[in-house]
Order: sequence, then structure tokens, then C-alpha cells
Amino acid sequence: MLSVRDAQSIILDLVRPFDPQTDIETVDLSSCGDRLLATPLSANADFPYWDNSAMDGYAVRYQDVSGASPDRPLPLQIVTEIAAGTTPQTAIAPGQAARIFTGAMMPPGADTVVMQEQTRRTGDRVEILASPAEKGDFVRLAGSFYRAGTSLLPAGVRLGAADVALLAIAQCSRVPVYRRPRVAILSTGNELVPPGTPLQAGQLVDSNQYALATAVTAAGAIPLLSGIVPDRPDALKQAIARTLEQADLVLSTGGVSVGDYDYVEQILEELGGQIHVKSVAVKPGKPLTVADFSAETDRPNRLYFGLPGNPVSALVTFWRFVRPALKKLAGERQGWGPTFLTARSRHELKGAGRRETYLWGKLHPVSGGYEFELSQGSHSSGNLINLAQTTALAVVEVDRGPIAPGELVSVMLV
Ligand SMILES: Nc1nc2c(c(=O)[nH]1)N[C@H]1C(S)=C(S)[C@@H](COP(=O)(O)OP(=O)(O)OC[C@H]3O[C@@H](n4cnc5c(N)ncnc54)[C@H](O)[C@@H]3O)O[C@H]1N2
Ligand code: MOO
Ligand SMILES: [Mg+2]
Repeated sequence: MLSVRDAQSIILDLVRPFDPQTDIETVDLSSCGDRLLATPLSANADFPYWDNSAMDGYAVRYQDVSGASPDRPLPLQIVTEIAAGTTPQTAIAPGQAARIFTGAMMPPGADTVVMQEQTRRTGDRVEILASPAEKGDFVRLAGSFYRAGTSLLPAGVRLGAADVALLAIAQCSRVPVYRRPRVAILSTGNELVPPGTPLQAGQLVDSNQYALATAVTAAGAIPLLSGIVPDRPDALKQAIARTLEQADLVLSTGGVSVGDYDYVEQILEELGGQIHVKSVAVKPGKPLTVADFSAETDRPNRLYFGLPGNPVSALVTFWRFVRPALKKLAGERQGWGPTFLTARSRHELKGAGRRETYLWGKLHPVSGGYEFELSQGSHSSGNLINLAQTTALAVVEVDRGPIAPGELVSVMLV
């Protein structure tokens, strides 16, 4: 059995990220949020574009108003008014000021802005009632935030609201992003029926396909729901071969343990897959099986994850191992691994000795940190009932004794 850490690094090493030349598409600025930028971004204009005012007030010459105070107001003559979006026509000479508004271009001659709350206006005269702290106060100088041609964003970042604003000011109305990975999802098992089907004795509704499709979508990829496959080698072989053709990455659930109907590993080998992971010292998720078909299919990415059939095992192994691989594949530049933080456990947490154990529950922000609330009820990997509304998994390391209530524990966000 591989350790979790080794399994993760083997898996990540197998992933070849998308090609920034070919695995891209172009989308509108208005719909690029949450996508991965495929090309580094820079702009050919400075930002701010022009020297402009940060306040509604008066554009002045610093030397005219330095030392002003309520007891010593300094008068200036207003010679022009500049609204945002207009070009100043008049230069400011000694003893003069321009009425100016936030975002408006600075007039020639002025170097400082005094906010209107520190002035008193009478007709075309204004008295300055406070000295600016320094020359240049409340002026946003051209290029002071950004110099044309330098880097704005590297490739591979997920575009959030602030990033989209940068694309806008860089005049990028069509945005090159990585295409979304296509992830095929198969459920294997003779006992499985689709939701909505009355159950015969011994049957079970297939929940994994839908759970994983949701997780795949949440990870920014496209799920291809590829059906239920019976535990028959011929049917499995056909389904796996078909999905390997259609998708960048294939997930199946079930059929990876040691039972007589667990055929997945055998079929992967028959189809020419290189099996790199057969089992991992993790609970739940021990029989996780990972095969690489890149050589076989002559395509850079062709990874197969045989996830264990138990519903909790399927999701936990997705979150722990598949999602990082998917992030790397999709072109995300860094931070593929899960996010861990430290929380104080509200409950006793027991590990499974030789297997790194993931216990599901909820993370609560509290003053000074986080608390982990263990889901009550059975932590059997077949119990999908108390997995609902899980926000975090507490990690009990190999051979760590029970974690007492109030102790710190490492927690993985899901
Ligand atoms: N003798 C041993 N038996 C088992 C071992 C072992 O080490 N020795 N490992 C156990 C562990 S741990 C796990 S996890 C499971 C993994 O089993 P498989 O991946 O082979 O999955 P199945 O046998 O096909 O099914 C297991 C379980 O999950 C249910 N299932 C399957 N697919 C779905 C689905 N799409 N939706 C909902 N539920 C599903 C299935 O009905 C079974 O109950 O093996 C243990 N056994
Ligand atoms: O590893 Mo299995 O996933 O514990 O039930
Ligand atoms: Mg089995």
C-alpha cells in the first residue's frame, strides 16, 4: 500500500497539463469568471491612464497652499472646472485653482488636490483651510499603479472578480482560457439502478455517478455521465475503452477491491493501461486504482481513476486525489493539492492505525481560528447519509492515537 503522500505525488507526476497553444478557447469577458487564463496578460497602456484626481475638490499648486490652516486660509481664484471624462483646457498659474471631480484629469500646472471639505467657496474664489500633507496629495499619477508592457497576470490563474477587472482595463474583451477538461464517469455494479427505478431485492440506486458529476462540475470540468456498467468483463472493457476515447480523464466507481466481481484492474491491464496505484493507506479509499493510457492512446493525457464503490470512499478519493490531478491537467499554475488548515476538534477522533484516516464533518470559524465538528453517526464508507453538508475532513495521521476533544487536528477543505 502506498502512503497518501506517495500516491499523491505519483498521480500528479502522471498528469501532463493542457497545452497553452491547443487546449484553449476564447470566451467573452462577461463569462470568463472562474475560468483559467491560458495566456499571460499585459496591457499596452499605463494605469492610471492619466494623472487624475482622487477627490472632489480643487486642483492646486502645492506651493500656493502649503501651510494653510483654518486660522490662515489661503485664497485662490477658480479659473476652470474639470469633470471626469473631459480634457482640461486651461493651465493653472500661481494663485489659481481648478474645480475638479474624482477621476477627472489633472490640469497642467496643478500638482495637488485639496478635498472640498477642507475648503470654503465664494463665487469664483476658494479658500484653502488646511495644508496638504505633501505635494501630490490626492493625485493618482499616470502609471503609478501599473506600467504598460509589464505583467498583469500570469497564465494559469483562475479568474476572479478582481482579475476580470484587469482584463477589462487591458482592453481584453475576448479572453483566452483553457478549455474545460472532459471527465467521463462510469458506475460499475450489477446491483445498480438509475434514480427513479423501483428497487428489486438486492438492488441499490446509483448515487456515485451524480455525486461525482457534481464534484467534477464544481472543479471546473465537464462531467460526461457515462452510465452504469454491469460487473461483466466484456461490458466493462467496452465501456472503459469507449470513455477513454471520449474524455481527458475517466472515473469509475466500484470493482477495484478483491471480490470475484471486481474486474476493473484486470480490464485496465488488458486494455494496455499502466497501473501506477493499486491501493493506498487511506481510510476510506484503500483500493484506489490509477492507470495511465497516454502511451497506449498517443495522447498526452489519458488517466483512469478506478475509485472504490463505497459512496464515501468515492467522494473522499475524488477530493483527495482526483481534484488535484484535475487542477493540474486543466492548466492551473499552482496549488493543486487540497487546502489544509488546523482546527480544534469538538469531538474525539479515532484513526485506523496504518491508514491515514479522513473523518467527515463541518468546519466552523471561531474567534482565533476554527473548530471541527465531527458528523454524528457511523463513519462507515457506505454511510452517505451523514456525509451530507460536509465542508471538511479531519485527518488522523497513521498510527496517531485518538485525538481528544479540544485537541488540534489537521483539516482538509472539500
Ligand atoms: N476482503 C476484502 N473486502 C473488501 C476490502 C478488502 O480490503 N478486503 N476492501 C473494502 C473497501 S475498503 C472498499 S472501499 C470496498 C471497495 O469495493 P469496490 O471498489 O470493489 O466496489 P464494489 O464492490 O463494486 O462496491 C462496494 C460498495 O459500494 C456500493 N456501490 C458501488 N457502486 C455504487 C454506486 N455507483 N452508487 C452507490 N453505491 C455504490 C456497492 O453496492 C457496495 O456496497 O471493498 C471493501 N471490501
Ligand atoms: O477504504 Mo474503504 O473505502 O474504507 O471503505
Ligand atoms: Mg468490490
